[in-house]
Amino acid sequence: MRISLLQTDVVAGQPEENRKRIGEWIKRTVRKERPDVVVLPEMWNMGFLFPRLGELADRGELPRWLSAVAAEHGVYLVAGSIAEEEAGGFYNASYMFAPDGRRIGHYRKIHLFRLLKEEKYLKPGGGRCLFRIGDVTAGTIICYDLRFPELVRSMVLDGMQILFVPAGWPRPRIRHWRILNQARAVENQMFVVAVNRVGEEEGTLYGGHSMVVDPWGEILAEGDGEEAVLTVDIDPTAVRRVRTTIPVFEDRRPEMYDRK
Ligand SMILES: O=C(O)CCC(=O)C(=O)O
Repeated sequence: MRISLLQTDVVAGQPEENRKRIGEWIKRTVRKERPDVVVLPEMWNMGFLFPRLGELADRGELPRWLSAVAAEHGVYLVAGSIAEEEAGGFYNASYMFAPDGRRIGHYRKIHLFRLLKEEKYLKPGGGRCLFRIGDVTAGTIICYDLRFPELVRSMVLDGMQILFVPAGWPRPRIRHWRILNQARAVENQMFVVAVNRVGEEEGTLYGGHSMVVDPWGEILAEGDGEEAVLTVDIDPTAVRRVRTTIPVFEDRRPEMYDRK
């Protein structure tokens, strides 16, 4: 499975401009790299200008456009996240599409990031998101969700073999980002495909270092702090091999530590 990660900047407050840019990035990437899956970063339609959500959030147009883009290029699209409005509420939301344009997933960020005051402007999502890429089970979380191993473990227990993590993770905490992506991959013996934006917005620098980590914890590719496309071929059967070598999932003793 060939995956391309689009580590892009975002033009704050310019949804039309971002849509044009992302459309071009996808077209160029598909032509050059021939990926099966294309992955985008967090809140790529408007950045983090939460006070302007009423004016800038999407109202159903972008999922239609993304579906058409997936179908036009014949790729799976893990479309990072966008700000969307529904019934007067705003969400940090991710969409997944199959190569025929079918919507195969929709996720709204569960853990809102208080350091950015997300909880003042957004509503949290009410469910997890697992979807299929061919015969592989994948799942998506968004950015800060990465700090919650319980969420990821519960998805793995439901079959997840590849975790996608679109993010807008600031540069000062990029050490956490690198550690957490590797930890989630090693402890769950699965692939982590993590795409972080770059650039500066309102004085915050976003750190890039998008990465693909395999089930043994090897970093198969890693970006730096600049815009870039990372393309990686992964072999999903590695999940089974690693789980046979160290049978963590057979050795779990949830009765000793599971709690509400
Ligand atoms: O957890 C972090 O340090 C970064 C999280 C974040 O920036 C976000 O969820 O938007």
